Parts: sequence; structure tokens; C-alpha cells
Amino acid sequence: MTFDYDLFVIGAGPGGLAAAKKAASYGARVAVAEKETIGGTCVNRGCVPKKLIVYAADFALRDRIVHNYGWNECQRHFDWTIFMKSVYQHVEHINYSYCEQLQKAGIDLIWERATFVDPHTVDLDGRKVTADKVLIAVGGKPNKPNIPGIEYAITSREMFHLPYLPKRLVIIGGGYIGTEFSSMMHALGCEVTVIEVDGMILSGFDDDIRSCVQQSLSKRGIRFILNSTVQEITLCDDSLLVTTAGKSQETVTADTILVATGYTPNTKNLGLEKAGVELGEGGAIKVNEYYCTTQKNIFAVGDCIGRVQLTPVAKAEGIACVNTVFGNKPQKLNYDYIPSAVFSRPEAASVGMTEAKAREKLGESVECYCTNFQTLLYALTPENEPTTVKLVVDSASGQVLGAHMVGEHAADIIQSLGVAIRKGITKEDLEDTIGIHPTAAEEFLS
Ligand SMILES: Cc1cc2nc3c(=O)[nH]c(=O)nc-3n(C[C@H](O)[C@H](O)[C@H](O)COP(=O)(O)OP(=O)(O)OC[C@H]3O[C@@H](n4cnc5c(N)ncnc54)[C@H](O)[C@@H]3O)c2cc1C
Ligand SMILES: NC(=O)c1ccc[n+]([C@@H]2O[C@H](COP(=O)([O-])OP(=O)(O)OC[C@H]3O[C@@H](n4cnc5c(N)ncnc54)[C@H](O)[C@@H]3O)[C@@H](O)[C@H]2O)c1
Repeated sequence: MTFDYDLFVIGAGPGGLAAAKKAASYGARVAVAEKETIGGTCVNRGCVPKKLIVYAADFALRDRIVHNYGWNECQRHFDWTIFMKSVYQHVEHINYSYCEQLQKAGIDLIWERATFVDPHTVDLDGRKVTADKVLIAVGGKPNKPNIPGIEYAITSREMFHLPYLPKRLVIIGGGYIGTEFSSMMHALGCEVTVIEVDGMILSGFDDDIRSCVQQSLSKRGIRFILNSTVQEITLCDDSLLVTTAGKSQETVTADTILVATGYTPNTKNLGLEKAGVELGEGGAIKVNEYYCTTQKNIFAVGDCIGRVQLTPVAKAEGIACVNTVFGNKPQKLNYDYIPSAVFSRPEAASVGMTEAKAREKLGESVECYCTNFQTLLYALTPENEPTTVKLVVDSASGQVLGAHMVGEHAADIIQSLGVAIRKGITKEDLEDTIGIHPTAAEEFLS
């Protein structure tokens, strides 16, 4: 049987694009369908616009300490509308360059929503296209808990399109999105309250890292309501009233409510049942270690398989899948040493095992080295902004199992350390390494 394409990719996010380009490099005839904007969540409503807002907020945070460095006070005004216009100009530039890359690689980009007709056929607004192999890379969408009045809350997607900065922002969920938005929106002038069901923000991170970020954000004036959820949201005149339940039972007034309680695979209404593709827990597409679904010619990668919802992971999965299927190089990914960062201020980053995970696995043999110190930047200021570095080590072998940091450049530092830790370095290897002075990174070497 002949097909229109060797590979048809559904979704032009990081996972789908990486896979499409790799497959084209192996000589496959490839098409990508995208129902919205090229680049997916990451470029259009995630990593990229988010990091630009983090930078905008950094100017406000730096302003608080500039007089300690001899700069005179000067009045500045932040214009959210002008700033967001620049952000979206940059996003459009990325969109355009991605389209060019696909064109150069000979990949057909089809601006339609794709649904399955059968395992080899997709429907694109009435047009049928066939392919030997299909890759599903449709990403995820924000969860909205079932709370009366939740329709008044917005998700991170709409945060990037706010017409103006809210005065009072309530955030439901203190994970990646809740923590990052609390930090940057507070720095830009919003009054922020975070409601988190757990006892601390950033579940999944090392406890020392979680408490360090939470304490720093609290000190800056962000309010945390912990061990609590939201019972209901009501509209009262021009304000929204958020009633909490759990440890804290109170009513908080807001202008904007951001719900950030996790991401769910975007697998509804894709016609997966017609293609014989089964779903697992939480609506995630079931795949084996080579990203093959329950239908042997259909594969899935990225947020829609619900493993680790990060851009570099979606890309790596897309490439591994195509290396296996088109490159004759079966490739399994190792999920053990995936670095990740929270771009709050202070920034947090981690790679490898947390202390709790290591103790669960290795018990008494685990040794931790945790240091809190003040970086030189704050030496001239009255601010007490601690940096934390932590190593989790197996004392029997000396192997470093995890590295965790809170402080300036944590993401960049942990990214580099991740390479060494993945290669099995020991604490002694770190001690034998000569550092760069004066930096925060050198503290990992002592
Ligand atoms: C606010 C926010 C900040 C984030 N920050 C970071 C960060 O700093 N670092 C990081 O690593 N990760 C971050 N992430 C996570 C990251 O964005 C995702 O993990 C990543 O985008 C997943 O890539 P993907 O290709 O699986 O899916 P997506 O990027 O979601 O792309 C899926 C694409 O499929 C399209 N699609 C869906 N259904 C169909 C259909 N039927 N037909 C055609 N097209 C379809 C969608 O329109 C979308 O463009 C962030 C996420 C959010 C929400
Ligand atoms: N810097 C980054 O890499 C980055 C940034 C943003 C998002 N992301 C990705 O996007 C995904 C989604 O982010 P997210 O922050 O929505 O999810 P998350 O899983 O990181 O955090 C969700 C938080 O909401 C809490 N929660 C759940 N239900 C609640 C309720 N009813 N009331 C109060 N709290 C509740 C959870 O305990 C958790 O702390 C992340 O898992 C991450 O993979 C990554």
C-alpha cells in the first residue's frame, strides 16, 4: 500500500517539531498538522514568554538594591501593554523562523486540527491524508479543579494575554507555574496569595530547596495559604472572593485568579479509539519504552504521554522515537538525571535524587552536604538573600546522586553539573576540581 507520507506528526510543539526534523533528515516524507501556532505551549504560552516576564521582573528586583551600589534613585514606570507587545513580536519571530526551518527541510506544514479516521488515515477538516507512521505530539492542557465558580479563574494561557496587571492576584497551586507567576507578578507590583494543598510549595523538589524558595518569597511579601484548597469562588461587585477549605478557612479577595494545579494530556476528541490507541492513567497515551502506542504504526511523545512535562524531554523523546523508527538506531531514554529549574526569584534547580528519594532507596548510606550563604551581590545591601547548595551523596561509593540549588544562576549551574553527575562523578571528584572565584558555583566544590 502506498501512503501520502512516511510520517504524519500531529502537533507542532517541541516534541512534534524535533521528531519531524529528525525524520526528514533520514529522508522520510513528513507532514506536520498544527491547529494553533507553531512552537506549541513552550514558544507561545510557556517557557519563552514566561522567561521574558521573569527578565522584566528582574529589573524591578534589581531596582530595590541599586542605591547600595551607588546608583541614584530614578523614577521608572513599567508598562505591561508595551512590554507584552515586544514579547509577542519576539514569539512571532520564532514562529516565522520555525516555519522556515520546516520549509527548508521539505516538511509539509498543514494548519488544521487532525483527528484519526483509522490507524493510517487522519482527517484534516474533511480532507483525508494517509501515512505509514503517525506520531501524536498534541501536548497537554491546564487542569481546572471542579470547584463552584472555577469559571472565574484563568489559566497560565490567559495570563499571557492580561490587558493590564491585576492589583490582587490569587494563585491556586504552588507548583512550577504557581511559584514562577507568584514571583514575577509580585515583583511587577501585584499583591499575591498562593493557595497550595500541600504543606510546602514545589512538591517533588528537595525539602531544603522547597523551604528556601518559600521562605524567600514569603519574606518578599507573597502570602502562602498551605495545606488548603479552594472551596468556592464567587463574584462580588467588581471583585472575586476565594473561600479556602482545609487547614485555613478564610476568604481572600482577588481581581484575577490563576489556576495552576497541573497539566492533563490533551487526548480528548482525537479519534484515538478509531486508531486503536489506548489511554492510561489520567488520559495519558500508553506507550512502550520506544514510544510505540498500543497500535504498532502509531507513536506518541511529549506532554501527552504524561511522563515528564518539560520541553527538553519532549524533544528528546521525539528524537529517540524517530531514531528508533526511521534511523535504525533503537534508543531508550534515561529519565534519571533530567535537570529542571523553577524560574522564580530566587531561582531553584535540581538534578538527580532528592535527599528523601535517596534515603528511601539507599537508607543510612546517604550523606548530604547543604550550605547556606550570602552571595557577594548582597554583601553591600541590608537584604538577606541566602543561596543554598546541596549535594546528595552515597557515602559507600562517594557517588553524587543529586545536586540542588537555590540562588542566582541556579539553572545554568545545575545544567552543567548534571553532565558530570550523569557520568557518575564522586564527591571527591568535585573536591579535586578547581573552582572559579568569586562565584556561587564554587561552593559545590568544597
Ligand atoms: C506557563 C508554562 C511555562 C513553562 N515553562 C517551561 C520551562 O521553563 N521549561 C520547560 O522545559 N518546560 C516548560 N513548560 C512545559 C513545556 O511548555 C511543555 O512541556 C512542552 O511544550 C511540551 O511539548 P509538547 O510538544 O509535548 O506539547 P506542546 O508544546 O503543548 O505542543 C502540542 C501542539 O499540538 C497542537 N495540537 C493539539 N491537538 C492537535 C490536533 N488535534 N491537531 C493539530 N495540532 C494539535 C497544539 O496546538 C500544540 O501546538 C512550561 C509550560 C507552561 C504551561
Ligand atoms: N520551569 C519549568 O520547567 C516549568 C514551568 C512551568 C510549567 N512547567 C511544566 O508544566 C507542568 C504544569 O505546571 P503546574 O504548576 O500547573 O503543575 P505542578 O504539578 O507543578 O503543580 C501543581 C500544584 O498544584 C497543587 N494543587 C493541586 N490541586 C490543588 C488544589 N485543588 N488546590 C490547591 N493546590 C492544588 C499541587 O499540590 C501542586 O503543588 C509542570 O508539571 C511542569 O512539568 C515547567
